[in-house]
Amino acid sequence: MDEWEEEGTSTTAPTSHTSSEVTQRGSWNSDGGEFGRGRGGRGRGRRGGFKSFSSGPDENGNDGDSWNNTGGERGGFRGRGGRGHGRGFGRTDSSEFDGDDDEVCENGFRGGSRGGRGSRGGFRRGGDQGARGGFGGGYRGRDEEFFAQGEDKDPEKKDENEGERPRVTYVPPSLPEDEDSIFAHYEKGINFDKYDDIMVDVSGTNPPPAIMTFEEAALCESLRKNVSKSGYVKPTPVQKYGMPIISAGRDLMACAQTGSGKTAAFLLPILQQLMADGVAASSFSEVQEPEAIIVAPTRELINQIYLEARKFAHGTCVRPVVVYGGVNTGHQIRDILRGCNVVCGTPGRLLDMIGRGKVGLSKLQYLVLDEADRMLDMGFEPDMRRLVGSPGMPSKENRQTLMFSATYPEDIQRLAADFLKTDYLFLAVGVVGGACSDVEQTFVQVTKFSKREQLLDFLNTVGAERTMVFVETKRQADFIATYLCQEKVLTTSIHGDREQREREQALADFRSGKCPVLVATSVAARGLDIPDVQHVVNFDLPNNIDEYVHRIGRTGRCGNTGRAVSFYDPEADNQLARSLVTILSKAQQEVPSWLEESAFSGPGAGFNSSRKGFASTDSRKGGSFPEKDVRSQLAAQTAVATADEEEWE
Ligand SMILES: Nc1ncnc2c1ncn2[C@@H]1O[C@H](COP(=O)(O)OP(=O)(O)OP(=O)(O)O)[C@@H](O)[C@H]1O
Repeated sequence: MDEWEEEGTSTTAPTSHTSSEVTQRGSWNSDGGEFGRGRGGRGRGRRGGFKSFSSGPDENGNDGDSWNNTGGERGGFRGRGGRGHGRGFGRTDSSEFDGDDDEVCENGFRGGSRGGRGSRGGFRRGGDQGARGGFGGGYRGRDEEFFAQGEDKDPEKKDENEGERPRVTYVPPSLPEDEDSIFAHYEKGINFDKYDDIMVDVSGTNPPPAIMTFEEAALCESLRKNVSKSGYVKPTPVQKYGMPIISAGRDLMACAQTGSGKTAAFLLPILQQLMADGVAASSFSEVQEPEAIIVAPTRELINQIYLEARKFAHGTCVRPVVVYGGVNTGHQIRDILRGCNVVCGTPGRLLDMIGRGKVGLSKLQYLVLDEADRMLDMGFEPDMRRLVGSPGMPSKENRQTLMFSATYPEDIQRLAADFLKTDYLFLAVGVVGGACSDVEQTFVQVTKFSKREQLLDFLNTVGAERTMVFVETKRQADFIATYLCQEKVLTTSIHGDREQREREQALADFRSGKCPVLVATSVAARGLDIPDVQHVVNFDLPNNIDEYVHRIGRTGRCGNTGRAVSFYDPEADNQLARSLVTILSKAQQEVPSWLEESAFSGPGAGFNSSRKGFASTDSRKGGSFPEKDVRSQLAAQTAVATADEEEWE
């Protein structure tokens, strides 16, 4: 057995929320109200409650992934107390991101000694599973969260990297191989052609001309067929401009609104080049040397990117592979060793694979940072520096570095320049950091005590339409999901304290419509491309405007329209008011007068400590950078983050 081989894959059955019977909900708010659309009574599932589930092993030897939908009333939220290892405060708002959850753990200060919330107890319905603990732990970051304290007695969580850490045994189910599944896609929406009206700005020297059609991209036959099978007829602006830039060998920082096709904008030219070069994955080497590495901040997002890469590479010799935390390392190593040309990874697990000598960097041509601003903020920047400083990594002059996001605060742009060649091109499709114009944004003034009822009213109104509900903390996610289940709303949840199998199951249930409501923390804010998400609800507004832009971008994708409803609690959200007004105005949407007042009146109104500065365009155009050095700015932000934590304590 190799040093990374792990024995056994047995796991204990995790707990989750789900529901079983479907029943008609009463019609609510048919007279209008805040959300009234006269559509009450659309029917929603009835069962809810949390239950255990267990079943026989699946084909990968995992047990318990099929959800035993019995006894909806058993309820009882297991809580997740006692899990923590004192994960510390090394990141501002990244506890929901996946750089290191169970991966390398050099970030931040492990073994944080805070905690202190353990006695708050959990939300229980007195069910038979409630006894496990409620919510232990203390708040550990600006966005998030409590971290559980105390012991972790669960042997399944022994990690392969650290003696005392949980071992990860989860192996995701095998992917379907049939073309219908591989190329499944949703239809582009009525506003797809309006993408052409968005202003595009390319800055930097000698940009290559844009292409207008996929034919002009001169894709090789297999790739062209795969693009067509994916339902792509015409490139989106970020593809029209981005693809030739990448094909010309230029470094790129690209900004385009959520849901406008950034993934294909980087995948297609990379795959085209690899196919043209005739690369082929070989399983004969103990160290695999990929030509491209793609990193993204969350496991679900990197998996989605991998699926896109796999789709476009289908039937060719180019082999993409994915590595991310929460999955058995041995399983992923075996997959890598089957040969890989494109490695998609979350930073921690990727660095782990490089550290173990399974992934070598000497042939690397492309390094892609998706959600680049997130990958370079305080949370992931050290990992990114470690990645580019890894042995064998070609210098920035000798690789092509590509960055994509819908948001680029100025300070991050400045930092990004460290990773890019000096003559990189900056591509801005529309307003840098702007919200997707296909999302109708509305705001409802609430008090923190009225939010739950408002949410329930809203969900009753929209019936079975797929809705993502964003909350600020993992604890809140559990609490709201439990509440909705008790109210017979078919709900599932995703957050960083759920097991990976639970996270994937939750997404699958949401995607399939089995659970039309997904309660999520920031872990699901970026990148996820889920069909038919009609509504995003900001139950808690985020403390950062970029996060708001990404969250509401889970709807209104690919030319489809969507709606975002945000609960605005003047007591808590005032610091965001000014940024919200800016976002709304730039998206040409109505600004409620009360929001405007809130933004521009009152002591300290609109002051937004966490906003890192709107970049109206390529920061190299100058003028708007703060005077001080980026590093001291980041240090100042750290201080703000720390202060935030302390307030929460
Ligand atoms: N040219 C195209 N024609 C039709 N559909 C497309 C095209 N380009 C992308 N899509 C589809 O549009 C959807 C959104 O694309 P993608 O996820 O790449 O958006 P994004 O810009 O990366 O969004 P985000 O900022 O949220 O990460 C996907 O389902 C994708 O398959």
